[in-house]
Amino acid sequence: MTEMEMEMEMEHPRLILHNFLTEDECKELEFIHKSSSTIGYRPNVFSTTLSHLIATNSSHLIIPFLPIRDRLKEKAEEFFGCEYELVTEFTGLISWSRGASIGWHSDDNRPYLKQRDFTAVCYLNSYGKDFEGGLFHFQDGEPKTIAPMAGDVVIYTADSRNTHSVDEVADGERLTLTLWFSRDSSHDEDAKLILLLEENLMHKSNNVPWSFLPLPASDNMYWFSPNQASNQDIKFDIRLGRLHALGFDVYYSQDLNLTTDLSELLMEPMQLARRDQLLDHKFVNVLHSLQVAQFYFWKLCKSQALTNKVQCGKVVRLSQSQSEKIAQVNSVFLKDTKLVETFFHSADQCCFEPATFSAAITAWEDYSCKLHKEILLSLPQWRAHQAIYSIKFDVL
Ligand SMILES: O=C(O)CCC(=O)C(=O)O
Ligand SMILES: [Fe+2]
Repeated sequence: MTEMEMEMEMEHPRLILHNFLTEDECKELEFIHKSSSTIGYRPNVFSTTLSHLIATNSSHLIIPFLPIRDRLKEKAEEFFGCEYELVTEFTGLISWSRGASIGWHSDDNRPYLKQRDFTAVCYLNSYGKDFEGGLFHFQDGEPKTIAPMAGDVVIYTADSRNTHSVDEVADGERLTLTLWFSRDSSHDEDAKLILLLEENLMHKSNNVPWSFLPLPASDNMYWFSPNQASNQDIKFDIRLGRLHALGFDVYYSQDLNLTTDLSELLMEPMQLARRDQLLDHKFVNVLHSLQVAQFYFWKLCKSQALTNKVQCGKVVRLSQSQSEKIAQVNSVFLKDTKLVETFFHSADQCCFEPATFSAAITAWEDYSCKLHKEILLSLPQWRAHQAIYSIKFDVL
């Protein structure tokens, strides 16, 4: 490195790593986001935080984040020559849909954000393939522009040496795993997460079956109002929106005319329908069906391996009155399906197969159960780490 390059690096301390995450890691985090995200903190942005996963009875979905978080923290400590261990202030999946952007800023630019020392942004999907627009720019120094590519990571100081912006997303959904690290141990997100985890996991007996079934958050966290919609009254539920993008409708067997508050429906058991067919499986709520549907398109839709092991999933033809009920639910929760499709692009749906889908229900249970055991086992380690950590810092 020339002296000049060294100086540049000091002025704008930043690190770009290509293929830091594997394709599998990116796809797993994408599955979690597309089945668990809520309305984000900025217009046309969706987010999945670790505390939200715990609050919706999906704490097991934290497991895939943990090794990645450790690897990123280690990279940041090493690159920036940190003398003491950093803490993670925030970990979350963030997606930007059409219309989302951010102007020049540094990530510590508010009095309540001063604890942020370093930022790590991992790109989970790719510019030009999964979305258009959304290029990242540094105001000064090199590189000037970064075109997000799945697996790449950019790590930089959160101060004004790394002022940056992101162009407006023109199409598709741009997905990142974003973390902030702090030198100040009082801002460790783990301390909060442990308390939440203990509340959610320890008060539940380990023997409770189905303890990984999702529990939806409040409706307003899923009720999306597109920023640039011509009609501001058009809102849609992102859970039904994402199911729609995968080719599914939602069917409730109860008499909808007797249900006064339709929003309560989304907490109720339901079934999925596809075109003129009703799938026989009963899900505990719409979030459960979304997790299974996303799991199917993540893992199984292209594999035939499991189909012979299970009974065929049953489907029946929708009756006239069942189709009408589906239309009624859509008119409340989706409204303008064309608008929904501009935010959530359709997945490759040509491979849908009812038998494989019913295998996905079992495979989803196995996956969730395995992660649930892992999160229970990991809790003592988290606690031990916190304990050592607080002693170390009290001594200093
Ligand atoms: O997603 C990115 O590339 C950066 C996002 C950003 O600047 C932020 O969240 O502060
Ligand atoms: Fe930023």
